[in-house]
Amino acid sequence: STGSVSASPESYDESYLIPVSIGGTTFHLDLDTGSSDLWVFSTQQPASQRSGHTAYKQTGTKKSGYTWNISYGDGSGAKGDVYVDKVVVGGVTATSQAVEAATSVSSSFTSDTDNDGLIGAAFSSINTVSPQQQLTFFDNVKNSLSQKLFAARLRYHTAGTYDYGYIDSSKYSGSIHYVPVNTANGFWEFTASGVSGSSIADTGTTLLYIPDSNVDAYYANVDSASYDSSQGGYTFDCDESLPDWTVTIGSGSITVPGEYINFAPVSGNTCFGGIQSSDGIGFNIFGDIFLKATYTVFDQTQSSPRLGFAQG
Ligand SMILES: O=C([C@@H]1CCCNC1)N1CCCCC1
Repeated sequence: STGSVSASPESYDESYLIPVSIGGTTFHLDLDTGSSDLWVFSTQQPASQRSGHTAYKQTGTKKSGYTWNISYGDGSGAKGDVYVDKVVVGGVTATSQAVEAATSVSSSFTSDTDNDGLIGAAFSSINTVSPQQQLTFFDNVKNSLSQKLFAARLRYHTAGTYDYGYIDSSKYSGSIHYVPVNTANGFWEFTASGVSGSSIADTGTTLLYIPDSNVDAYYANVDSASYDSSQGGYTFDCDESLPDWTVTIGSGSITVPGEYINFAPVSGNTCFGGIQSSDGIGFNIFGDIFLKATYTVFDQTQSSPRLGFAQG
């Protein structure tokens, strides 16, 4: 089988949401290649905590005694219990998917009423369900796909797609360049030339986080830029045009247009940069600011997983 689903950006491309059918109800979820739990708001939460969200009514079969509890690097989190239900994404069906129903979520999830939960697409080795880890949606369907891969085409300030089981050559230019993936930490982890340390491809992270030295070198070419500790990153005058940022990954190079690196206004005519420091995170994170310049293939067609990058 193959399928394709729209990925619609929230304001300022903060995140990209896809429609997912669970037990016949449509939820709008953040497809997150940086985590591995499929969780949704549920009627088990206090009504005040789920106001404005589509909530799961536990239509599936309960996995008695199973729980989950996830904490994200941005300090947000959620927890709950587990059901098995039918999940459909872009016409691709998992007949028995572990659906993690929330009993509690942190305030940043409650306040984002566009988002009804996450569908993780990192490796199942970091799924948080206890006492038995559960498989991601991709792991459940990959054997039924024409090709064991999915591909992200996120776009700047407009809807993109996730393709399942096939590569859409109309969505990129040039060729796709592949690099090996280290799965030891459960992420789509790779090495980018000229960017020290390990990097992960994370559709669930908004910005592009790279080492201080690379960040300082980039903003040295932005006259109005400075590090603003009160904002927690580099800011600049919203009217200043920004340089492109180019990186070599394997045998290919990807250019992020400067326009994409103006993330959002933070106060008056001051804007927050889309490139920020990864120091202290433990990885570089190639999030949406980078991914929206690419067609990225999350590929398990071979004995070892690999990532493919092409210019979008
Ligand atoms: O929790 C996260 C992100 C948060 C945003 C959504 N994606 C997962 N991390 C990033 C990757 C390294 C570990 C921490």
